[in-house]
Amino acid sequence: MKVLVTDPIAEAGIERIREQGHEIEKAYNLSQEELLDAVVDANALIVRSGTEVTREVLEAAEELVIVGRAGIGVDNIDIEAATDNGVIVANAPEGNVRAAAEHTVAMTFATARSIPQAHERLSDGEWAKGDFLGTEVNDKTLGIVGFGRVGQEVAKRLNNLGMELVVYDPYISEERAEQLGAELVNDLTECLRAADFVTIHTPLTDETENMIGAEELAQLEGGYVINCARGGIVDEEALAEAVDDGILSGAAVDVFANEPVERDNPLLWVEDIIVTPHLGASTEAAQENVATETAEQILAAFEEEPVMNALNAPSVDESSFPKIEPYIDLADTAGKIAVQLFDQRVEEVDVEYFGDIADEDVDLVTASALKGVFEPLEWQVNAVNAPRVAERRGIDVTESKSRQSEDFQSRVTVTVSNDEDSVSVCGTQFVGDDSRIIRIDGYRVDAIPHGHMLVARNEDAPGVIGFIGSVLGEADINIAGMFNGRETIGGEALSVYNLDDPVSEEVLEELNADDRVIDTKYISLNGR
Ligand SMILES: NC(=O)C1=CN([C@@H]2O[C@H](COP(=O)(O)OP(=O)(O)OC[C@H]3O[C@@H](n4cnc5c(N)ncnc54)[C@H](O)[C@@H]3O)[C@@H](O)[C@H]2O)C=CC1
Ligand SMILES: O=C(O)C(=O)COP(=O)(O)O
Repeated sequence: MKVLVTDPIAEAGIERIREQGHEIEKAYNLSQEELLDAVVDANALIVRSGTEVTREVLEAAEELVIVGRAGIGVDNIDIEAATDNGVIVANAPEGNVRAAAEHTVAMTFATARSIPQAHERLSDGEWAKGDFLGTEVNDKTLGIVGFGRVGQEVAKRLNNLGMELVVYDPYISEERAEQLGAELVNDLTECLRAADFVTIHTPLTDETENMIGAEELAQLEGGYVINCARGGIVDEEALAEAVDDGILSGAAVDVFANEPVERDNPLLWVEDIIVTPHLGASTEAAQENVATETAEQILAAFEEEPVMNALNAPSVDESSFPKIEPYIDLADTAGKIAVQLFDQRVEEVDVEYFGDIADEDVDLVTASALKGVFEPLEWQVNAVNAPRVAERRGIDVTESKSRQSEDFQSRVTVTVSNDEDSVSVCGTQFVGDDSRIIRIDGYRVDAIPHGHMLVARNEDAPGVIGFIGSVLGEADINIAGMFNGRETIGGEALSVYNLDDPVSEEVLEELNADDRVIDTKYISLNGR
């Protein structure tokens, strides 16, 4: 597999991928055109914040399985487009949290004590001791906007340094805030009014973009703003103006709406605003952590194992995975068989779980069943985009679970239907990776789902199976295995043949022409 790396990551991650035999191509600072060229044959793409992964890039990347973000923020990746194209997006949400929190603390002190400004004056030979009267953080109130991983780590650190904490985050519980000694408030204005320092730790989303403008900054009168989250959350012009006009005492900014930042960015030209070039995650430990975390996601995707930090694929927790793993492929196969037997317009897909598997998190299994149903119908479907393909095709998807499972420990049934008709295929897993189809509609069967199959509905009469066997034999199609199921003696029977070769239309016609044969369907499980 080829892994394209377009922003520098730690060698530890590169090595982890290489040692599994994959090829790494490093290509930094690419123009959009160069990136479009480079991704064409990439199976994975690793980025940090420096690469814009647009819809165009994702559409050009026909072999792409996963985009790994060696860090937290994914605002530079079009996740919608990735999902549409069946590409997993995974980040590394843990590895740089402490680095980002420490940088925030450093920036808080640096702005409160004007350290960069004092350094610059002294470097110029000026002993400007009298010009810098700083602010202590002790006994001041820190307003935290966004109380996720980084926000909470900042809270712990600055609380220990004597700050009171006020938090604004509409998506966290009061208990969580209380546990960390913070007061949760209901609106941003309340947070800004209460605070002496405000630090931002939300992602950049449609909701947070320009969330803090001139009006909001005015509520913080005399205070300081620290933004180590994302440029674009705080309006840059408004912040520069508020500090320049003395409405705020200072600001510390690590992230910018456009990076690398342009020389004319107003934040660079205000004395009391200090800036760093997006250094929050830039520590040795953090870079090693996120690079290896990302490498693990890439390798899991290549192995078709669950990608634990996937942002757009059904996730599975580590403890459930061994229990559902055999059913991922089985559901896919049952879906493929069902849709090929149905051979009509599908309006509904129902996935039912019986027995022990009903206790597990089965999102990935259901997505896999959908993949199976859609694979014979369209290109480029996988567990990432299968639910979306269903939505786009207007197909209702239902999932049901029951602890009862008759004779089997677990089984999964995939039913495809429309108003008039339906086909159900049920499978189970025996010990030792041995999957079987055990029911097709009402018929009990025992078929190994593999390669080429023929499913025939016929009269339960002497000689029919012999007839089918001889037609296949004449066409030089070898029968590897066969199972016959019937409802009542002399009624209708259903036989399933495992074949070594595909079955042509002519052979099906010859079989169907016999009065005793109700219907035959050739099923290929070899993909398109
Ligand atoms: N400067 C740097 O190098 C780094 C920057 N970051 C940035 O830090 C930010 C936070 O990262 P994490 O804490 O790991 O993310 P997280 O997902 O753990 O936390 C984000 C928090 O923001 C809250 N939130 C979302 N919308 C909100 C809104 N409208 N108002 C208030 N709160 C809102 C969420 O409920 C969540 O609690 C991200 O933007 C990330 O990209 C992260 C690492 C390094
Ligand atoms: O992890 C994040 O969200 C960061 O902002 C770090 O960005 P970077 O990997 O240094 O480009």
